[in-house]
Amino acid sequence: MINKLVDKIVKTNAPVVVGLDPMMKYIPEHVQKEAFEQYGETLEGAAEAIWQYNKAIIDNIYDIVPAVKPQIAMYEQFGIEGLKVFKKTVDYCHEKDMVVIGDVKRGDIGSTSEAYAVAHLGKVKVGSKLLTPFDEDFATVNPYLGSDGINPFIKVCNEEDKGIFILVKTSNPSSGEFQDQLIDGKPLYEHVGAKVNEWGRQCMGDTYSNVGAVVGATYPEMGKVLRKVMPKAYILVPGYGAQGGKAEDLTAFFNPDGLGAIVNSSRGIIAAYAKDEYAKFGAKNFGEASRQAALDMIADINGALGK
Ligand SMILES: O=c1ccn([C@@H]2O[C@H](COP(=O)(O)O)[C@@H](O)[C@H]2O)c(=O)[nH]1
Repeated sequence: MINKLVDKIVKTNAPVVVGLDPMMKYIPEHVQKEAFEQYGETLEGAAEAIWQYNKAIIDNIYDIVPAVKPQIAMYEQFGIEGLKVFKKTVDYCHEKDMVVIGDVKRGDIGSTSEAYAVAHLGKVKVGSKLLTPFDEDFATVNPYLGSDGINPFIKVCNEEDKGIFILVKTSNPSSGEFQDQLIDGKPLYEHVGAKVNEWGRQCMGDTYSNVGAVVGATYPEMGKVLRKVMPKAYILVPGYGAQGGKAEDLTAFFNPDGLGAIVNSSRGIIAAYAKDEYAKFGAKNFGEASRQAALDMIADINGALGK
């Protein structure tokens, strides 16, 4: 799957992923009103509002952006109805030929990780049949449980040509509480980076590995070190925009081939219509505002990369 992701990034000239994190407060009033008229102020109503919101954004970006990253927590909070929309969103993005990175941050003891890997990337056996549950192309994985938690994902990635992004250095302010702790003179995130490099060898695509890493845009110096520690890992870089990450800080996340990283923005794109910069679109045209914000982000990052 990393081959498809790289191919799409090259074709669109956009090392960018749009995060589909549909918080209710960002869903325009008119979308919520229509959904509530149909289903009432219910979990079904919320799910319908999320679906209409996502669909309009996807319709406006699918031709300029290679990938989306739905954040499962934003769907899960609405229970089963939310998860149904998560799945509907994954399927719709596939119809539009987009790569889907499920931001699910799973990982557990081996047997449980196996079930998570099957749920998000694989096929589940039901009687004599093999059925496809959520069907993302990549999933984010938490490495805290070590190889037991990662190996089942690698197995499914190899069977199904899928991929994972392992949390190495996260973008949040307190990520250093554990991740920066020194062990044998090196921060924990460097040890995890070295393991990503090792795990990645078992799951190679043509140039890059199907085992990638998550490194926050908010820690560019660490990104520079980690780029060298895991040369074959694609780096998923959250933290651009709403969390303060800037394009000029991101160049060190890329390899000399101009590839190797894909930068995420969620709120900055999907809630663009609410920003002064894009106010001219108005809430009714929130999808068009998202498209413009995505185009601006692509230009910003390519500008910093000198492309
Ligand atoms: O280190 C990490 C890992 C994941 N995330 C996720 O990315 C998006 C960021 O949203 P923005 O609105 O662009 O800030 C969100 O889904 C996070 O859960 C992260 O931010 N940092």
